[in-house]
Amino acid sequence: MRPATSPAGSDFVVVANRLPVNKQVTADGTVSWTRAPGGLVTALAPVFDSQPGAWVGWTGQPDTTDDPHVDGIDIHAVPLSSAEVEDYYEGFANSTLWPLYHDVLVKPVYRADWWDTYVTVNRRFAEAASAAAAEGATVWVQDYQLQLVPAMLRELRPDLKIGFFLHIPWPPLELFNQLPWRREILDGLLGADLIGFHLPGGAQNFLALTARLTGRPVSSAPVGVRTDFGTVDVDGRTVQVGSFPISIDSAGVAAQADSQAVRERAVEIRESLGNPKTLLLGVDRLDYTKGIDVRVESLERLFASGRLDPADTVLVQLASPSRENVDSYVALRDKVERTVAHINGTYGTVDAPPIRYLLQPVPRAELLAYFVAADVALVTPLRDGMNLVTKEYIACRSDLGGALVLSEFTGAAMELEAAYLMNPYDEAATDDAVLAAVTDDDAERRRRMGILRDQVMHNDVDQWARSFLDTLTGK
Ligand SMILES: O=P(O)(O)OC[C@H]1O[C@H](O[C@H]2O[C@H](CO)[C@@H](O)[C@H](O)[C@H]2O)[C@H](O)[C@@H](O)[C@@H]1O
Ligand SMILES: Cc1cn([C@@H]2O[C@H](COP(=O)(O)OP(=O)(O)O)[C@@H](O)[C@H]2O)c(=O)[nH]c1=O
Repeated sequence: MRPATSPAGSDFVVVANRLPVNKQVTADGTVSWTRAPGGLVTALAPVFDSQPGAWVGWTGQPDTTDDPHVDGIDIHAVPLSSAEVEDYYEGFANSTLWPLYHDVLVKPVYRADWWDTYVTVNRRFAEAASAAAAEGATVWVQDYQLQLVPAMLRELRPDLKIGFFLHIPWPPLELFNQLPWRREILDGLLGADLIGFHLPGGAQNFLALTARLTGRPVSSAPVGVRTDFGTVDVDGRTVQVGSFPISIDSAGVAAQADSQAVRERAVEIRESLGNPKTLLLGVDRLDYTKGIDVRVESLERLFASGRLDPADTVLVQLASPSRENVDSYVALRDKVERTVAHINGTYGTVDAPPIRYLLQPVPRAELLAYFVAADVALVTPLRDGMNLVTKEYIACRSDLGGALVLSEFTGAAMELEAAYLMNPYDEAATDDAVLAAVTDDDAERRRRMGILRDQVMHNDVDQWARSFLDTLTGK
């Protein structure tokens, strides 16, 4: 039933844990809001430009009743208390689901009180989405924080077209089965008309699990990329299941990277680092899935064995603080910082440490300058749904300079086979891949970057959003 307070509503509604807004407060206390330039907003900008659109999400601040307004998007803030942030976001989302879906890299914590809050918060998001949506609207629910929303929303509003996209890996049966609320999660997702994953493997895992745990009729043919969708029959309703690898605003990133300001800043960055022969770069949220430890430990082995010279090699590791109240993130920070200090202490000099480590979010333009400056990007996750940093690095290299070391355990590796692919669990193979990326001749590095660039420039985020929404709406 539609809530009595519902306005006419929007024809297109995005539901995500976070709102795409930044808050600014001036010295006199005046508050203003701007659109945050994240990947999803960029992807959906054309959709929002062509029809009224709403976005349902949390401001990122607990215990506020902030009501943000930005141009072009009807913002619906979902308030969360500090206790809910602890149990729903830091607890069930990031201490249960995140590690479970990322190969149990740390032990997931299963707590019934966290689950109860996850249910409560998902219901609040579903009610807010229901209130925001016009009759027959298309609603697109995002990610693992909101897996119960599709079924809750269908119950409230059977008139809606509901899509769900998972941005992180979908786990194999053996791992998903650990979850005490596995059946509830599947039933929540099956409220959608279309469930999207980055990779065909994720979609297929989901179909196999659904058949096994729900006994519902499920298609058996292989799922393709943006084609050959799987199906689940849910009491006569067909749920489609597909693979839609996300990407970036490739042309926009490339144009910004080619600007004079970014090029000049890239030169400045290299100069400020003493113009090293080789500049290696890592850019990540400080997350145990990202394999920051994998790359710094590899560097240490390469220095120790003399295969790389610390006197003419610099690694810049830009690490954005993330989920800082979650124990496993505190432990990772400790580990990374000890290793960096050890390597700098052992292989550096007082004025030239080989690793420059920054624990701060870096603004976009500055990030692109680092991408332009770097000889090699090290993307070494133990597990990652896609990894957009990879695609941004490639889009920035219109000069066909640079080289990409890429973990096979990222979603991006499926599309970017011309990278220096490596298994982050194999120390020798990791070291060899890093060394090859540094020492291969220019012709080989350019050949690889040319192939990578073709892929990224031809498969952008607009294609991702369009293909998902066209499939959902049957266009
Ligand atoms: O909101 P946070 O807790 O600060 O975390 C940031 C986002 O991290 C995750 O990103 C994933 O989505 C990317 C785009 O599809 C993908 O490239 C990457 O591999 C994933 O890790 C998370 O899924 C988002 O919900 C978070 O907002
Ligand atoms: C460290 C850092 C990153 N960014 C931007 O954030 C995203 C990260 O996306 P990705 O898919 O690689 O991984 P997660 O979603 O974090 O799991 C990418 O667009 C980066 O450019 C940033 O703007 N500033 C930073 O400091």
